[in-house]
Amino acid sequence: MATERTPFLNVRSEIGRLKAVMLHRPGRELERITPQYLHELLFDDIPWLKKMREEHDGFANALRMKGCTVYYYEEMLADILNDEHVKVQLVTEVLEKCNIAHPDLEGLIRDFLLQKNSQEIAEILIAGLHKKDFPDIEREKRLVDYIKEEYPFYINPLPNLYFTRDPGAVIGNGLCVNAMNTHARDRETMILKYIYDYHPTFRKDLSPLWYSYDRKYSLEGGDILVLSERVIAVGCSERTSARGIEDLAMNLFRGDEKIKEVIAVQIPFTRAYMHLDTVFTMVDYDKFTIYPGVEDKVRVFRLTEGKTCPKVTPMENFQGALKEVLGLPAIQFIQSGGGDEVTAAREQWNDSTNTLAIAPGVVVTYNRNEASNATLRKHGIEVVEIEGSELVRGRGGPRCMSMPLARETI
Ligand SMILES: NC(=[NH2+])NCCC[C@H](N)C(=O)O
Repeated sequence: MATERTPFLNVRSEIGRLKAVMLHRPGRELERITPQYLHELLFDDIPWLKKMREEHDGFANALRMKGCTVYYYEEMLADILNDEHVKVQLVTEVLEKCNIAHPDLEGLIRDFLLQKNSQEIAEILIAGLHKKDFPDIEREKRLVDYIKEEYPFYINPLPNLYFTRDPGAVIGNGLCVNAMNTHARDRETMILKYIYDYHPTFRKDLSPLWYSYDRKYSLEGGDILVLSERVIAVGCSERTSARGIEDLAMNLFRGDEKIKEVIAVQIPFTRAYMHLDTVFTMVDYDKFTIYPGVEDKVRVFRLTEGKTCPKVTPMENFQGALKEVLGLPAIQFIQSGGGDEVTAAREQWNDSTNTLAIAPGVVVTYNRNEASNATLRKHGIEVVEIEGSELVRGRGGPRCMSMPLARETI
């Protein structure tokens, strides 16, 4: 039987009909956030898991109704853990990064985990291992056993994993496994790299790796926008470093014959707009939605192939730059918030500009952002609304919650 030579991963735009996506259904990791660790875990509030899951299922169903296949991170992780070699290697690498103080404990936890089945291990690698969930196995007392340490976990939970956008990004037929800016999200990318390496769906043999999580310079998926088959935009932000953008650009220029330009978009470095997609997303061939408070603060640079590093050219303004790189006579910026400053700021905080395009001119958004949704519709965009009262507490919208694996080429 001949093996199929078509790569599964294929994203050549932001708006081509979405065929396959990776999501993570919120799990017990969300119930491990306490007020004390909110900041460190990149949350602003304590979410209610039951409701969050209902909302997330609503999101997944909305995508399925539009013909998109949904893959779940946790299921793919459990699949690869069925291989004994992968299981040992991944569990070992996770524990090495956990800084467990007692010298015998790392080995004991490793044995404890390896006895479990793949689903159970997958759950612990995502939800974390609370100290009280580990049996008190007889071991020699060391100083650390006498010291009362507050931190409650041996393996920290990954509450941000439902924002699957950030740890990885498919560009063309390849995958970027990102280098996260915060320690709280590191393991999300490590696991994604294992899924890429070992899950047959990813067809690693046909899909190059553009970036890897062990690189020094941070790069996060919320900053990466695939504008067309020849141009991508990357936000230079609180989370994504200038050097990360340059390194990615060089890898793309060398490895993908279609990508010719990377547009670096510098946005203000602040929590309210941690990634480019929190203030700006593409909704149609020539339409973008943007948070009005940010437009004049953006700076744009064009990166093209150079000998050892990309050639950098400053560009005049954001709209003009997009028009030029997309080769369009005009483009439209749809201002979120319906023209009112206060509403725009409130809705931006709740991810009004974080739309997920599922086809040209069709986007998924939270229903709570009424003014921004109405404005999109006024501009001819079809808006598919989902509930997001609990999902929004992690500071992300439909785009953040999805990692497109395959889109129809437009
Ligand atoms: N693509 C995005 N805008 N993702 C939002 C991620 C939110 C998450 N709490 C974080 O701070 O990392």
